Amino acid sequence: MTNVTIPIDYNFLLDSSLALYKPKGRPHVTLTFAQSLDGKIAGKQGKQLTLSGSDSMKATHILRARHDTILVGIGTVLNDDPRLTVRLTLEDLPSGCRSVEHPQPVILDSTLRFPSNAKLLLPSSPKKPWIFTVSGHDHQKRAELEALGAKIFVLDADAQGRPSITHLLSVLHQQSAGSLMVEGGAGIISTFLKSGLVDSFLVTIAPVYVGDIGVSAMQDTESALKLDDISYHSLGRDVMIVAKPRRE
Ligand SMILES: NC(=O)C1=CN([C@@H]2O[C@H](COP(=O)(O)OP(=O)(O)OC[C@H]3O[C@@H](n4cnc5c(N)ncnc54)[C@H](O)[C@@H]3O)[C@@H](O)[C@H]2O)C=CC1
Ligand SMILES: Nc1nc(O)c(N)c(N[C@@H]2O[C@H](COP(=O)(O)O)[C@@H](O)[C@H]2O)n1
Repeated sequence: MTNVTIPIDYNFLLDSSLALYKPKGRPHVTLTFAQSLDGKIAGKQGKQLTLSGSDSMKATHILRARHDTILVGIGTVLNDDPRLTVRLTLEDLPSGCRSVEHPQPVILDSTLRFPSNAKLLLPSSPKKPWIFTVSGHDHQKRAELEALGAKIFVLDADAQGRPSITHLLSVLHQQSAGSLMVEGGAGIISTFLKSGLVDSFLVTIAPVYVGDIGVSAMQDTESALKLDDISYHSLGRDVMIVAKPRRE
C-alpha cells in the first residue's frame, strides 16, 4: 500500500481566528502560542524551545501575515531575539490572502531594556519595532533606540507600573491597526488573559513533555480560562485548538 499525504487546508485560520467582529476603539486581539503537553512554552530558565512542527509553524506564519501588528514582551526579546517576520511566499498562503506583508512588531518594555543589537533593529529588519514603555524610562536609551529606527510610545502605567494594555490597544487603534497578534511570553500571555481583551485564542499543542523545569504558559492559576466556539485542527504531529475566551 502506498502512503498518500493529504495536504493541510489552512483556510480555518481565515474563518475563525480573525476579525469576525471588530471591537469598537481597539484592534481585534488574537492570542497564540505553542506549548508542550504539560503546558510549557519554554525550557529550563526560559531556554527557547522549538515546539511547533513545520505544519503548525506554517500556521503561525499565516497568522502573522493576517495581522497588522504582532506583540511580544521584553522577556521574549531578551531571551529569543526574535525576528517576528513572515517567512512564507504568496503561494504558501490560503487563497483569501492577497499579499505577504510583515506585521508591525510591538514590544512591551517598562524600562527600555530593549537591546540595541537586537535582530529587530538590524537594517535587514523589514519593520522597525514600536516599543511601548511608561514614563520614567532612560531618555538616553530612548534616543539610542530611536536613532536605530525604533518608535517609542509612552503609555499609562497599570497597577504594577507596567504599560497599560487598555491604553496600548487604544494607541494601536489610533495608529490604524485593525488586528494584534500576541505571541507571548509567559508574563504577556497571563496579562492578556486576565485583561478579558482577547478575542481569538489559538494554541498549538506539541506532543512533547518538558517537565517541571520548563516555563508555564499560564502563570496565574487563580483565574480559570473558559472557552467557547472550540475547534481542533490536526497540523502534522501537532494539534491547534482555536476558540474564543468566554466573556462572563
Ligand atoms: N512557545 C511559544 O509560543 C512562546 C514562548 N516564549 C517564551 O517565553 C519566555 C519569555 O517569557 P517571559 O520571561 O514571561 O517574558 P515576556 O515576553 O512575557 O515579557 C515579560 C516582561 O514584559 C514586561 N511587561 C511590560 N508590560 C507588561 C504587561 N503589561 N504585562 C506583562 N508584562 C509586561 C514585564 O515587566 C516583564 O519584564 C521565553 O522563554 C520565550 O522563549 C515566548 C513567546 C512564544
Ligand atoms: N509558534 C511557535 N512555536 C514555537 O515552537 C515557538 N518557539 C514559537 N516562538 C515564538 O516565535 C518567536 C521567534 O520568532 P522568529 O522565528 O524569530 O520570527 C519567539 O520569540 C516566540 O515569540 N512560536
